[in-house]
Amino acid sequence: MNVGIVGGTGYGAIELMRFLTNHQAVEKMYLYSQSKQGTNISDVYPHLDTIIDVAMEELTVEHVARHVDVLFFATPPAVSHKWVPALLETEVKIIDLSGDFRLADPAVYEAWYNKTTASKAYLNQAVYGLADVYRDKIKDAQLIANPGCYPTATLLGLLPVIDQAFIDRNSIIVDGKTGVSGAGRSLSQGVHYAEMNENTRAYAVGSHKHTPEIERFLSEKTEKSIFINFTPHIVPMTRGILVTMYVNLTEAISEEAIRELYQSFYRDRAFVRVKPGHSLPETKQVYGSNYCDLHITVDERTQRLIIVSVIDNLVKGASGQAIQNMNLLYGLDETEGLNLSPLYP
Ligand SMILES: NC(=O)C1=CN([C@@H]2O[C@H](COP(=O)(O)OP(=O)(O)OC[C@H]3O[C@@H](n4cnc5c(N)ncnc54)[C@H](OP(=O)(O)O)[C@@H]3O)[C@@H](O)[C@H]2O)C=CC1
Ligand SMILES: CC(=O)N[C@@H](CCC(=O)OP(=O)(O)O)C(=O)O
Repeated sequence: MNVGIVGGTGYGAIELMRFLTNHQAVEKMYLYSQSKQGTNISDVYPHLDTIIDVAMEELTVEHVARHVDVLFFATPPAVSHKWVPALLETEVKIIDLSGDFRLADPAVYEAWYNKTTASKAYLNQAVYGLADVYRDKIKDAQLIANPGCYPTATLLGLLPVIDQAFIDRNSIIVDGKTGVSGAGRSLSQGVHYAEMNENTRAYAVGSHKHTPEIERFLSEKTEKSIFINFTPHIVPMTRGILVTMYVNLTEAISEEAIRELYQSFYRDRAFVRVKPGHSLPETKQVYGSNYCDLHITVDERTQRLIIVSVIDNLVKGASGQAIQNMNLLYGLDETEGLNLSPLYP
C-alpha cells in the first residue's frame, strides 16, 4: 500500500516514517509539507540520510486520491478538519493524529481547544482509535481519530475498572507527566532548554484539552457522566508519559482480584503489559516502543486503587498507535512494523 503523511517535518511525522520504513505492506511513502516543499526529508533530518529519500510536496486532494491508500495527518489542531470532508469523498483512509475528530460535539472542541473543528456529522463518522480497546470498530472505519497521548495512557489504565461496582466513579484523579517532545518541534519559551532543564511544572490545571476526551470514553463505557480531575506536568526528559490514577474503592477487594481483571481485559493484546505487583513501570521501560505498561496497587489503608500507566508519547501516544490502527484497517497483524523492543538504557 502507499501511505501519505501530512505535516512532514514534525515529530509525529518522522516517528511514523521510522516505523513505516520497516513495514512489510508499505510500498511507497509520500510526504506533504507546508513549509518545506521540494526539500528532501533527509535534508531536514540528517539522521534519515540513506534511509529515506523522499522530497516533500504540496498537499492536494487530487494528489492524495491518485497516489495514496492511507493518509496520516500529523498536523496541529484545527488543520485536518479542513481537508477531511473532501478526502472522505475519495477512497482514501484517514488517520488523524490531532484532536480534531476525537470529541463528539464541535462546541466542546471549541471550548477546550479555543479553535473550531468539523461539524457534528463529520465528527460522528470518526472512529476513536484506541487500538487495544476498540479494534472491532476500527477495522471498518474510513476516518480514525487517533487518541491523544495522555488519554491513551489514562484510558488504558481506567477502562478495565470504570464500570465495576467496587469503584467510586466520582472520585477519579489523574496525575500526568510528560516529556518535552509532547509539545512538538516548534519552539516556545516554556520548552526552551534554560526554562525546562532541572525544572518541572504543572500546566493547564483544570483546563487541559485532553480532559473532555478522557471523560467522553469513560462516560460512554458506563453510560453515566463522569468528570475527572486531570493535572498534567512537564518534566525534563525527551520522551515518555507516566500517568498515576487514584480511584476510591467502595468495597474491600484484593489487589490480586483487580490485577486478574486487568489481565483478562488485555489477555490477547500484544502491546499492553499488566505488570506484577513488584514491578512498577518506568518510562524508560517503554522508550521508543508501542507498549503501554500498567501497574495496580490497592492501598488498603486509604481504600484507594492506584494505577500507574506508562507509554512513549510519540509511539503509543501518537505514531505507533496510528500504525497499529492502519494494521487493523487492513486486516494485517496489528504488530506489523511495530515489533521493536524498547530502547534501553
Ligand atoms: N508530540 C506528541 O507527543 C503528540 C502529538 N500529537 C498530535 O499530533 C499532531 C502532530 O504533533 P507533532 O508532530 O508533535 O507536532 P510538530 O509541531 O512537531 O509538527 C507538526 C507539523 O505540522 C505542520 N504544520 C504546522 N502548522 C501547520 C498549519 N497551520 N497547517 C498545516 N500544517 C502545519 C508542520 O509541518 P510542515 O511544515 O512540514 O507541513 C509541523 O512540523 C498534533 O496535533 C499533536 O497534538 C498527538 C499525540 C502525541
Ligand atoms: C508538553 C505538551 O505540551 N504536551 C502536549 C501534548 C498533547 C498533544 O500533543 O495532544 P493533542 O494530540 O491532543 O493535540 C499538551 O499537553 O498539549
